[in-house]
Amino acid sequence: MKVSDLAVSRGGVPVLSGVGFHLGAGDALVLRGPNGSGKTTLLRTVAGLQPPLSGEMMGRDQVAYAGHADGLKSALTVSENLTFWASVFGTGRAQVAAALSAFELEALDDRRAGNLSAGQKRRLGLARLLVTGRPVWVLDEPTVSLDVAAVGLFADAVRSHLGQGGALLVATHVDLGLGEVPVLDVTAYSAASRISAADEAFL
Ligand SMILES: Nc1ncnc2c1ncn2[C@@H]1O[C@H](COP(=O)(O)OP(=O)(O)OP(=O)(O)O)[C@@H](O)[C@H]1O
Repeated sequence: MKVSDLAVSRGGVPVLSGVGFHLGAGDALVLRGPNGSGKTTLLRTVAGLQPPLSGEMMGRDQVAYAGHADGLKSALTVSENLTFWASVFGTGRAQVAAALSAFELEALDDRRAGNLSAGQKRRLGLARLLVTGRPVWVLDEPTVSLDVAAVGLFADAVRSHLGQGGALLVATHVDLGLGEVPVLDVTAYSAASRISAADEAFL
């Protein structure tokens, strides 16, 4: 995926401008920046969940997004959720089985998503990435609620994905053990007209 001169806004206010990056096969890029600096806004825009102010994005149809909202169907079981997404993305049973295995969800496959713990829900949300068949994973704080073992499962899934020619754009404060990963500090792209979080407090 290639992003050039992208400007993004939240609530009508420009947040970042001039953002550009290229993600090729096997590439990972970590977004950094303090709370409110625009990481979520950038990720949501790249994923097509909100329109950009301006700029170019090539390869957006290759993106699978996992954000804060888990997007699970709470009345469906773990397996049914994954099967549902497999049908949406045109993949099949093999991907569902691989997703259950990668996130150690087999023992929970008959449990309704609504009855999962926070960390289990997060594991299911991340397992969904595997059934999309999409190469570019765009992830917003994917390890929130995960215990150490589950962070390890996630890191393994990411390494495997990158090894198979996938790509990753991720906002995370956790070291995923991926070795040297390029970092994009979003504060370098703060839109000039943006009201700083500190100023907002006094409005
Ligand atoms: N629904 C909204 N309406 C208006 N402004 C918003 C809305 N959501 C977020 N913002 C503002 O947009 C700016 C960027 O927020 P964003 O969530 O992209 O930051 P972030 O870097 O992901 O932060 P965090 O690390 O806290 O998740 C912030 O100043 C935030 O207050």
